[in-house]
Amino acid sequence: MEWFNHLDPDALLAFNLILGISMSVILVVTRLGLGNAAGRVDVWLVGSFLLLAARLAVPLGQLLLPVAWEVDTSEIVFPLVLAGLYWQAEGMRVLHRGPTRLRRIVIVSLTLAVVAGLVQSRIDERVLPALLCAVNLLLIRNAVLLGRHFWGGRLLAVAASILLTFNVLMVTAAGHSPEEIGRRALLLEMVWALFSTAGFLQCLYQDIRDRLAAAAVTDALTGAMNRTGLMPMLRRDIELARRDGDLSVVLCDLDHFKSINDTLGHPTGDKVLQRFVAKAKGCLRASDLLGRWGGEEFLVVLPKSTLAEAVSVAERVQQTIAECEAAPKFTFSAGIACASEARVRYNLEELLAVADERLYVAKRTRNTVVSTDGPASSQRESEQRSDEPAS
Ligand SMILES: Nc1nc2c(ncn2[C@@H]2O[C@H](COP(=O)(O)OP(=O)(O)OP(=O)(O)O)[C@@H](O)[C@H]2O)c(=O)[nH]1
Repeated sequence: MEWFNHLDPDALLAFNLILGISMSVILVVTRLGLGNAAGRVDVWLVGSFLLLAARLAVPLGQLLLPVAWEVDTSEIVFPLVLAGLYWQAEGMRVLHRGPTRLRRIVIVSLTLAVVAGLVQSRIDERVLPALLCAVNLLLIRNAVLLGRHFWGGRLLAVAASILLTFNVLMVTAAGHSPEEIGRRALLLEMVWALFSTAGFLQCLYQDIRDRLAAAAVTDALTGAMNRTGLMPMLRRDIELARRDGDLSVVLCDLDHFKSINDTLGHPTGDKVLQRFVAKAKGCLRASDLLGRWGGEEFLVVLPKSTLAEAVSVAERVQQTIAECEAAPKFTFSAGIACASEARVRYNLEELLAVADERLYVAKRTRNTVVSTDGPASSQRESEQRSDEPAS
């Protein structure tokens, strides 16, 4: 490490500043580009600015403050570093758990900074590194939690562990000159600025990508899959059914839905759609799929299910909805088709066409389930079979 002791401290400081400023600029540009999702970066960004302020405190103090004032700006470096690292630890939490209470972060970071300011070189020189170690542990914990989903989190955990190792050495090792410790701290800050920004941005981008991918296949109103999400899974399930088993689909259409909208308003109509999805999901197995086919139409995919089993699932959903006390009351009709039927023969288009045909028949009477062809094909005629709108 002989080379290390010969590094020019001013050059090291200049590199450190350039790196800190560059990383902050990258984060600000990223934030500006995020639009609505910008809140996910803000807590981390505050942390980065506090760390940047810590880097700038001494050189700016020397540059701007008159010598006669005799203000030692190095006194605020540790409080700023502590507060900055704490905000960054919380920034990781925001990324993995969503919005958090800002008031708590402000109070804790202020307390940390004030304590650091007070104990600085007055009580015991080991108190500050010990405080840093505590914040470091929080950084590592949150980075490990992020690391379960994103590799950037693992990078953050490694960088935070390097920081921790250095701080532990500061607590335990004696005999290092302040210059030597200062140089190591500068080098370490550069490592942290580089790897923590890279790790955080990787987590952020992957998180946004995952959310966009999920949103593209999810119906925003009901949380059920949309047609785009359902089709590839249905295709996969039909291929599986061709090899080892059966598969049925239930195409459901809410009855008199337009009149619910017209008489009770669109928000009530929306609630009915949400209630249908919640009730139907409660009647399905984990391997079954439920998707919004469009408007007030939903498709239920039942792997390893025969026509008879699909009929009983559809009737169970009808019964569950009928027993629900919440207003407004509503019903639905369903057309059912099975992949192994002679007319279908594991053909996706045929399967959907047959289910649609049977739904059309069911809609003649409403609140009905149809699973076979023929003129009088309704299996279960509803007690509430009127053409009256739901109320
Ligand atoms: N509230 C709400 N309404 C929707 C949504 N999507 C489609 N609709 C409405 O659903 C209604 C569907 O009307 P129709 O196709 O006539 O169906 P219906 O009134 O149920 O008639 P039947 O199917 O014959 O019983 C239309 O008025 C659409 O505006 C939605 O997301 N929310």
